[in-house]
Amino acid sequence: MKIGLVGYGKMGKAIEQILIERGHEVSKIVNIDSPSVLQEISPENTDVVIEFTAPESAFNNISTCLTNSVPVVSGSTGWLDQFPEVERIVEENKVGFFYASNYSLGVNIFFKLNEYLAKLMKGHDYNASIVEIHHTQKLDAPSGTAISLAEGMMSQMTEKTGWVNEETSDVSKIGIVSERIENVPGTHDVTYESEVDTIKISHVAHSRKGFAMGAVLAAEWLHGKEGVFSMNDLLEL
Ligand SMILES: NC(=O)C1=CN([C@@H]2O[C@H](COP(=O)(O)OP(=O)(O)OC[C@H]3O[C@@H](n4cnc5c(N)ncnc54)[C@H](OP(=O)(O)O)[C@@H]3O)[C@@H](O)[C@H]2O)C=CC1
Ligand SMILES: O=C(O)C1=N[C@H](C(=O)O)C[C@H](O)C1
Repeated sequence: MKIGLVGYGKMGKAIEQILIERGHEVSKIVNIDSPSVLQEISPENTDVVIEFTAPESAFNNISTCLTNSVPVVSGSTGWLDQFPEVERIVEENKVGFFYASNYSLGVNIFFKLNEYLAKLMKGHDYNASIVEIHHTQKLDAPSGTAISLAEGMMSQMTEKTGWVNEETSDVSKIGIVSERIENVPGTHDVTYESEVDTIKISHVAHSRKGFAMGAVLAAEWLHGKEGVFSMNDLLEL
């Protein structure tokens, strides 16, 4: 397939390596210093765009490609307040859009484990919290994955009415603590704490390879489809 890369940082480069290994052609590369290339991307030269940039640029990148009828796989975090507008653009242009806060298979298994554990914990007297640890260049907090974990917990535990990006003793809220440490690709812990014990589940990414592979699989899967899709559509978990 002919795949365009929008964002050529840590993820863009990891994705390029997987694309080459899997025999794809990188049709266009758009980075912050070459924004005009974005307008050159069209269905004639590109089958699918993979977009990993930054919270403030993701929506413009995604909407530009979709409006030009080019399907998009996006992994950028920190922009999801604009997701409904993307859904509208997808509908209007009859094009494909794939989004995941985390593309790794392991994290998507972890999401299911998290929901199952939350279902068991419903109604019991435990304080629920999340710790996410990432590299110091990360622009957004909390991580998109931590927000997805909190949403998964809230979907099972009606007593949890929201999350806050700090430690909290308010048992109706999930406290998400964000730590930034040099070179950490992504660690997420979900903890339930009572006076008598602690239950904890963790996912530790060893590199960016799992995220990159998932994004490439999503691009291969999205080709030729119309609508808004997520990892639940791609993976049979
Ligand atoms: N869903 C998932 O599985 C994962 C998601 N992510 C998310 O992906 C995003 C990118 O992560 P990462 O690659 O580590 O970040 P990097 O900062 O390493 O890379 C982002 C790249 O995008 C470039 N960029 C910024 N604005 C624009 C723009 N308007 N047009 C084109 N390029 C632009 C940056 O340029 P410059 O450096 O010059 O600013 C940089 O090269 C983040 O939001 C992160 O949270 C990351 C890993 C996995
Ligand atoms: O910025 C990162 O690096 C990552 N971002 C995603 C997130 O915000 O959850 C996914 C992964 O944790 C790495």
